[in-house]
Amino acid sequence: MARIELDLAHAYRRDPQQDSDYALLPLKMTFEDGGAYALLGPSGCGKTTLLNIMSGLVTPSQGSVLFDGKDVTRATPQERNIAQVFQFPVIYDTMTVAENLAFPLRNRKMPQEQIKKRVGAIAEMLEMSGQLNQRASGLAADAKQKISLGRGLVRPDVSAVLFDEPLTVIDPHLKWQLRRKLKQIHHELKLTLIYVTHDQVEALTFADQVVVMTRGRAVQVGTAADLFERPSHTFVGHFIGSPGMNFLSGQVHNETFSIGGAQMRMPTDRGLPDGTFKLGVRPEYVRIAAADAPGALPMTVVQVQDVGTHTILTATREQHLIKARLPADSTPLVAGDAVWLQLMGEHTCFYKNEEIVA
Ligand SMILES: Nc1ncnc2c1ncn2[C@@H]1O[C@H](COP(=O)(O)OP(=O)(O)OP(=O)(O)O)[C@@H](O)[C@H]1O
Repeated sequence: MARIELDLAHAYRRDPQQDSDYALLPLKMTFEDGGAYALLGPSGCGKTTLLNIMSGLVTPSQGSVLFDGKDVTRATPQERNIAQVFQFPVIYDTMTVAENLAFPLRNRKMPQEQIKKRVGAIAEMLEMSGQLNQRASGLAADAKQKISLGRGLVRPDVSAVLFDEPLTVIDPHLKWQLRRKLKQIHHELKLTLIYVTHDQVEALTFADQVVVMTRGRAVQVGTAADLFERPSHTFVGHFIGSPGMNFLSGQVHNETFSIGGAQMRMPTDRGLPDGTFKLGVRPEYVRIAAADAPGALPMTVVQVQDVGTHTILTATREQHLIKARLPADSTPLVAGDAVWLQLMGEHTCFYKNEEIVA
């Protein structure tokens, strides 16, 4: 296993002039030995580029990659001793499940007895013990992808195992099981695992640390709780959560936040200077308040959606829109009603130029 340090940028085009010419803007990041990480972000944000730079499939146009302090920027994937699992199964159809799993170990000349033991252990973890002697060609797509996962995990001596959206071909129910399995395997095998996905549930359930990316930038690295409670960038607030964080632009003056002619008393501990800021509050922390409550905003209800486990209330004030996640059947309100929503509290964050400031 290795500690991976990145200090780099990457542009696929020569002579990049502006930020949009870069697939990865300058970033500095460390993946600790034995950690479980996810790279999370929308399509095109640079996740696969970052993964391929770690594996050695892509050489960064600037900067370096260190494994345990050693510069491997120009080393091949084989030299880096990396295992990679792709979106679609990469297996040998003519071999059995056991032969497929054993292949990376045979290549490394592991003694036969140890191969048998390791293949048995991995098959058991992936619940494939009963299929070891079956030919891979006859298996369904998700079983084949499980073999791919197994081939990625089977070698105990790899620097890291990199997964690029590995559950794409797996059906939703099995996906949930496999995610939990991977987490369990991580605890048992103590491998450094780095997992690319655009699915927040997948990232947050699998990883101890999630790297959130947008437009070639890693905007926050944190635990699920960090990303939920204190998004360091408005993108993280929008992207994580369902629905995402509410944001309202307004004026701070004397610890009062003004928006569209209404004023809310701010929490006293924030110490923000006067100026324009964005308030950010998760729908989970918005509550219905009494009229004229100090940290509440008068709004008009647009929609009340009962989604079974909870109710989503949407309200507006001028062009501003707020969503509140309330207990199921907790409100008799309907569209057009006036409502005061409590937006200020200990969980409310403030942003300047999209970055958190308080
Ligand atoms: N081989 C390449 N040549 C030129 N541009 C590329 C190449 N690979 C990726 N890009 C561009 O680099 C940017 C980042 O792509 P990348 O595949 O890393 O993003 P991603 O977050 O993994 O997206 P997806 O989830 O769609 O795979 C995109 O603008 C993409 O078009």
